[in-house]
Amino acid sequence: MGSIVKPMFGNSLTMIGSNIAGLFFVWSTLKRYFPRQIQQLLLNAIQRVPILKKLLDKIHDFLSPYAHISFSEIEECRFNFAYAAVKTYLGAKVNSGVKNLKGNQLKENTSLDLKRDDVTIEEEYEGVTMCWEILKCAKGKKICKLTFHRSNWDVVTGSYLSYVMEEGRSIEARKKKVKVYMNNPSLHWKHHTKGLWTSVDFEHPATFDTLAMDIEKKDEILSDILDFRDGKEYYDRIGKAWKRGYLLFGPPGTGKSAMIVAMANLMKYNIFDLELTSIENNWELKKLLISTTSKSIIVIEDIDCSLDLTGERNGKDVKGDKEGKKKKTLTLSGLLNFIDGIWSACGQERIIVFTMNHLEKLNRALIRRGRMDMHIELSYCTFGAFKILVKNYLNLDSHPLFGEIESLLKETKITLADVAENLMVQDLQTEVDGSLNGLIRALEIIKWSQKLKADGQHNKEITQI
Ligand SMILES: Nc1ncnc2c1ncn2[C@@H]1O[C@H](COP(=O)(O)OP(=O)(O)OP(=O)(O)O)[C@@H](O)[C@H]1O
Ligand SMILES: [Mg+2]
Repeated sequence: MGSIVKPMFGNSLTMIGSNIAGLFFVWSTLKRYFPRQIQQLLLNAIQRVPILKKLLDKIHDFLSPYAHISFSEIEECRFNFAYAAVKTYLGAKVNSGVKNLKGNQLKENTSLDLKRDDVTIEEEYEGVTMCWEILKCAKGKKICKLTFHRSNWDVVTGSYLSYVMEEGRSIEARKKKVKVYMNNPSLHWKHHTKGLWTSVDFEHPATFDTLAMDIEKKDEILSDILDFRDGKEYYDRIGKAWKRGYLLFGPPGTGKSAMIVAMANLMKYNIFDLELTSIENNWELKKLLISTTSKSIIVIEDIDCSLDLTGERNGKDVKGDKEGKKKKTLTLSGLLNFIDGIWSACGQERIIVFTMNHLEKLNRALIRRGRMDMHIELSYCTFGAFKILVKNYLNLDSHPLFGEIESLLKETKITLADVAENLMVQDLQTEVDGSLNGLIRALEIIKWSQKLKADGQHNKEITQI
């Protein structure tokens, strides 16, 4: 976490003590006979001689009743997350007594973000004074340094630091901008894990509130995902990796992608949108998945269209080296091995979501329980789902045309995307009735075309007999 400078103690304490007493004697004699300017010159000269400076620092350290803990931005060539949490915590200490602040608005139409901009910050914690300094070292490396009285060692290491870290992390989580990552073709990969993914800020407003589906089903999914989010202790206790798989299936336009967006916005998890068609082999797949971070949702959309995943697990696999490296082969087996093996052993707090249109097309191995923990069917629009859509789009709780729409919805298969299309209006004052009537017409057309189709099918069957 941070590096701790502890006070120096040892057997040679008496010896050091007498040396220091000697030095003090010399220093007080010099002070008595030399004017202040000369004293300063002397001190500067000492500072310039490394060995004397070191000695002076050591004496200072020995005599000082204070201890320091430093949180460096970079530790062992890697970014130090403890530094980030401390920095966020200190930045958020904004109140009317603060004199130096900085304001950020990194995106248009977002609120102004005020942060404390002091290089020294002092605060009281359980009656103990904590002094923070934000320093910039050579090569621009930044450090947050805490100074406190040594007698408060237990308070600092016992609870204060955990409090700072937790506060910092929870502020970071609240302010976190969700990102969506897309995999690049291996052609663009640079060395190590660079260039595997391209990211953009994720700014989709869909949430579980705007998601239109039957309320009981929505609550079931919501509570499952919230249990997962808060389930660290549970997963630790049962010895299972803290991961969850959701399989979303249903016709196009029924809200599979909308649900992924709602999940990401709820959890504030980044999305890794894995495009299987641009992956050449199992080795590339493994590399991509390993480089995903925790607190993320890995999405494989339309899995039934992206790959031939219908074959037997080992049937269509390749002969080649163990990892399928350099072979043009991305297989069902590769995906399953990853989900069962490395996936469960590396990283935590990850969700994997598969979406597909036809559940029956998929190999059972891929969707057996344990791999995909929850199967969620998203189907055509019901009246319950319609009521959520109409509230979102037209701000309506009831309307005389609802009865007619309810009975038409029972007889037709219309996607939520199609219903939503009909409910999009410019002016809520004048266009509501028109849009509901438009929906009724659309439902009637679908109803008749479905009836004609069914009749045609029926006649065909009779002819065949
Ligand atoms: N359940 C829903 N709640 C709210 N809006 C929805 C819902 N389903 C669909 N929509 C609307 O329809 C649009 C298309 O839906 P979405 O992309 O989620 O469908 P999909 O099931 O992922 O389709 P596909 O199988 O083609 O990928 C959404 O942008 C949204 O406007
Ligand atoms: Mg989709």
